Amino acid sequence: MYRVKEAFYTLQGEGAQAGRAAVFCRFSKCNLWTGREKDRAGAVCNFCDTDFVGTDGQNGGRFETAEALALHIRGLWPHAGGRPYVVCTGGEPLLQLDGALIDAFHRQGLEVGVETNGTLPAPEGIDWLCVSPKADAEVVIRRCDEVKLVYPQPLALPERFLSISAQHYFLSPMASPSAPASGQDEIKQSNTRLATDYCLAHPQWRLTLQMHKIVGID
Ligand SMILES: C[S@@+](CC[C@H](N)C(=O)[O-])C[C@H]1O[C@@H](n2cnc3c(N)ncnc32)[C@H](O)[C@@H]1O
Ligand SMILES: Nc1nc2[nH]cc(C(=O)O)c2c(=O)[nH]1
Ligand code: SF4
Ligand SMILES: [Mg+2]
Repeated sequence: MYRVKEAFYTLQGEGAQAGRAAVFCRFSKCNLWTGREKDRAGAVCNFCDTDFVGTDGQNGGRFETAEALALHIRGLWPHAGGRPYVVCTGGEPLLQLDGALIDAFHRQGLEVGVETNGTLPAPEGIDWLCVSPKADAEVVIRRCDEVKLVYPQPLALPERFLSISAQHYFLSPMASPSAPASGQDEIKQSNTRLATDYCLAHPQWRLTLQMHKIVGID
């Protein structure tokens, strides 16, 4: 059984694939926070900007089989052709994404991207793997396509994550969890400045912005 909070067609807003059309599949549940506000302060990850509780979002639900979920996601790709792309996120997608679902996505012609906190092993066959480390959680994935560190996080200096082998290393300015969907709040602005200064001083790191929030799409 796969539990999905919501699924929607949009543009990838972050990282090296930013600007690319994709169906986002947001899995329910995370291993670093319950998703309930009352638990946020005590959570391992306490800056999350996402609601991943339950299965009640747009196109969300419970799917008994990998085939059923893959068909559902493929049905949200609104074109006959192109190279359909699914981005598995959450919550923490690696609590649920398994080899059977990756195979089912591939049988539907979908390329498979994953956004993960990196604390759980990744199954084989993922086409694009993004690891976003959290300061107080051990990263077990040692190799991926991109590292995307939300910045700044106390005690998570970017240098610490260069031992993860990747093609790209990004800093993503931390947004306040309750910020409006569009525009930049003051906290975000000062975090963007901090991330910019870090990238200027350490050119191995590149700046990425949450483009979807600027544009005002999901
Ligand atoms: C909601 S998470 C879901 C996937 C996975 N659990 C993870 O943390 O990578 C998706 C992406 O949003 C980022 N993110 C979460 N809260 C954020 C915030 N307040 N500001 C900027 N990025 C944030 C995460 O670091 C991750 O890269
Ligand atoms: N457009 C868009 N791009 C994204 N990239 C990562 C997202 C996520 O929540 O995982 C996300 C998201 O929620 N929307
Ligand atoms: S950012 Fe990712 S790891 Fe952190 S609480 Fe949200 S879903 Fe979980
Ligand atoms: Mg998001």
